[in-house]
Amino acid sequence: MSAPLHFLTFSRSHAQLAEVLGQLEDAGLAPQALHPHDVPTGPVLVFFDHHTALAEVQETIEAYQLYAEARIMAVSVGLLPTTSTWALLRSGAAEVFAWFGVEKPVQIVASRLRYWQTQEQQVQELQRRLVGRSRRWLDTLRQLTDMAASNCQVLITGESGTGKELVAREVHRLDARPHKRDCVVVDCTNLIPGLSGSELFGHEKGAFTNAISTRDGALALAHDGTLFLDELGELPLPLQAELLRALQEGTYKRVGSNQWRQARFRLVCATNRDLGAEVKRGTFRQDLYYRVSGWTCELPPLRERKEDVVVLAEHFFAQHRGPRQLVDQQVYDFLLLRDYPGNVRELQQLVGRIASKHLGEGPITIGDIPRADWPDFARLGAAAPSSTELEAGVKSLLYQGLGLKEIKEQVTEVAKQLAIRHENGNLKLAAHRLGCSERILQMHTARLAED
Ligand SMILES: Nc1ncnc2c1ncn2[C@@H]1O[C@H](COP(=O)(O)OP(=O)(O)OP(=O)(O)O)[C@@H](O)[C@H]1O
Repeated sequence: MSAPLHFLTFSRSHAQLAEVLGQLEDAGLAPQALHPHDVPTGPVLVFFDHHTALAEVQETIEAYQLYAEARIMAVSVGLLPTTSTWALLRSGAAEVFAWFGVEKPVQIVASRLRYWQTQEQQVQELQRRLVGRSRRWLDTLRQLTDMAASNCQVLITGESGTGKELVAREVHRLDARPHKRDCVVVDCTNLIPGLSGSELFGHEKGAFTNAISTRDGALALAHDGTLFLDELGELPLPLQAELLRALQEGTYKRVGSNQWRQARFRLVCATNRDLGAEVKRGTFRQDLYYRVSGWTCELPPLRERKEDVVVLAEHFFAQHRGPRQLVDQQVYDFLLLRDYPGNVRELQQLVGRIASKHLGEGPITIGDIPRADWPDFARLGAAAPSSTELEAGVKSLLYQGLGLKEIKEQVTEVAKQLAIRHENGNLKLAAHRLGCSERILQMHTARLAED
């Protein structure tokens, strides 16, 4: 079942708005009203007109970006200057148009909704292997489905351990080419320049000392399939030139052969290097860079999608110990508070170490965390406020004549603010950290906004 369509309006042009809602209703798409502090759970039409303060609309759209399921269409029921369109797209709107400035606006909405529905089904299926529910991750998976459906060459970038190889394999899996063949993976760090590209292009018998028989290279194996070049930044310069030729002309020669062969494959590349900077330094060919980066997809580091730490950890615990294994909340709290410079791979390895230390029955507890992975208590202790600092703060509240109830309220408010700030405004994570409901923090932020 798809999420219901909602709308929120900033427009006071009541007659136009009624007309728009009437047209949507006639098409069977009657949206339900969303109130400013409601949590968006699916597609939302945000109506505005040329009298609306654009900043207000932008603020709301930006706030909706915290919710993974929210998909926004910003619709003007008046004029729509191009600058406003850009501003709203930058805030995170997926579609921006003027209702009375386009032909068949209802069709625009209907086709977007249909597309999003199909895409969400694909994304849900992808999440079984590419685990994560955060907004950043869902946006990445949505982009992945779009990339896979296009004919573009794809360049996947991101820090080590963010899932580039997994994503590359899914691009191939979702690729709808009829009769597509295999996905062939080449790790460019293993390519030896001295072998003049035999790994990529193949070779004839006797082409070099160890060439005891004729062999196909990766391009031949990937014919009518996908060639995945991992760590593309490591591709030696001479091979960059040969690869470019094969991509431009669609032909290549085996090492030691004069015969041109056809190269027909989809190219997907991954790198954790900044290829733009490599081009400037002269270590990567600019023409090849343009050729391979038809569609660039940047995978977020784990620190920018901390909400996914728990679901990822659950997934890895289940992989190690089966889906029935119980895990103590304190273990997840420990995993959440830690940093992961090695991203998902580091979390996966840590979970593996904890899971394999757990013996026998019962839930996995913090007692199963290997000593080498324990937090640095000395450092944490130094950062914590001393009891005298805390005492001084409470003393000043007492001198102001506040009683226990007010002091508790003040400290609670400070704790909420600090937790929200610490989690970069993510209320879900802040609520988890404080052990309270997200609703409580929503009320807190709404109250602050009103003050
Ligand atoms: N979203 C995810 N869900 C489940 N497993 C994941 C996810 N992301 C990464 N992994 C796992 O983390 C490990 C590292 O992923 P992967 O090899 O795809 O990363 P990478 O970005 O290609 O790393 P590198 O740049 O070091 O080659 C793999 O074991 C992979 O299965």
